[in-house]
Amino acid sequence: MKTPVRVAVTGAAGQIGYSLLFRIASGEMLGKDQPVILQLLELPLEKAQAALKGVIMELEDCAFPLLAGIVGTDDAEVAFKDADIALLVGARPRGPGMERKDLLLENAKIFTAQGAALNKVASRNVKVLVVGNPANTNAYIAMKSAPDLPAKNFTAMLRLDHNRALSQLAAKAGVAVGDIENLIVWGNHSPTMYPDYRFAKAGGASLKDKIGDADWNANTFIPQVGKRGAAIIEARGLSSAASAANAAIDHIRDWVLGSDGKWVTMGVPSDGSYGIPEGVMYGVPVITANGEYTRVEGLEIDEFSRKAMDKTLAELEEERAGVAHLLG
Ligand SMILES: NC(=O)C1=CN([C@@H]2O[C@H](COP(=O)(O)OP(=O)(O)OC[C@H]3O[C@@H](n4cnc5c(N)ncnc54)[C@H](O)[C@@H]3O)[C@@H](O)[C@H]2O)C=CC1
Ligand SMILES: O=C([O-])CC(=O)C(=O)O
Repeated sequence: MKTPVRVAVTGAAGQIGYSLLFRIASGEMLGKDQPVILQLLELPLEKAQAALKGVIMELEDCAFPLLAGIVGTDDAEVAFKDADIALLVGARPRGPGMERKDLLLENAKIFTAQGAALNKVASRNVKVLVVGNPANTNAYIAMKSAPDLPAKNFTAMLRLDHNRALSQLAAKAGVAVGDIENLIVWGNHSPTMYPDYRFAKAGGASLKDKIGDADWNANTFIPQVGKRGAAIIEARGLSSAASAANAAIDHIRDWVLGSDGKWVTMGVPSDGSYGIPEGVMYGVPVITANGEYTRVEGLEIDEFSRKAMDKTLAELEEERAGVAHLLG
């Protein structure tokens, strides 16, 4: 029997949490031979703690053989204690009359505190995935608030955007989604993101050559992927939950167990390549192996792509400037 892996999840009683925890406990994220201990954080509110209790009761009722323990708490330092993996899902949602800037500041407080708690008590190798919006900037704040942990351990979720783009591309090109390789989503998890299929292939054949439709790319594909989150809210009356949980599982599974040479998109602190200033939490193509991600380097950036990549960068820099006064 392997040693259990400690997986912390914040916002555990929320809708993504409800789609996520049962799959982690059944071995879909870390493997069918890997025991896990779930360390679940919720707000110190009666309603949130009661909901968390209910979720824990349901986890118990599944009798998952791989579930080696469950901790439910309202204290970040308890939830993150020795955590090997931290999924930061809980965030302040946008309320009536709240501007994007207010949302940013409310969340900055949460992610400053959670970054500091990770810094204090988590495993020194903790792999952090930020899902809660604005995901890239929240991840940046957590990273900056955890100076004793390696910056590369902090990532933001662009995988839902990557998966959305894969599906749209497969439908347009008439190929199987699982056959598509070398897709990228650059930048921020927001409508400014740039899904880039210039290098995408299926069965070795270029999808750009196959589709050959610059108008579809600029006016359908890119905006549809960028606005998919809003389209789901419009249709469901609630934001994406099962697909977001699925993407979180894909992100961590590939990071821990490897992507088998495939490109996947992760929001990671920039190393300065592709003209993205160092430290900016930006979606890039990576290949994962042995628990580490490696950027796909040396891709040609044409004029159209440069513009799209700079636009999403400008938004991230604006978000970063908006919270700079809160970070030391
Ligand atoms: N990066 C991405 O691709 C996606 C991100 N999201 C974001 O994920 C976040 C969660 O979404 P849902 O689960 O649908 O929301 P939800 O509102 O159903 O659940 C969030 C939970 O987090 C808890 N929470 C709030 N602040 C917390 C804190 N400081 N510590 C611990 N728990 C806290 C709340 O009590 C609530 O139970 C939202 O910010 C949403 O916008 C959603 C879809 C995709
Ligand atoms: O748009 C939202 O609020 C939820 C989200 O991030 C997505 O579905 O991509």
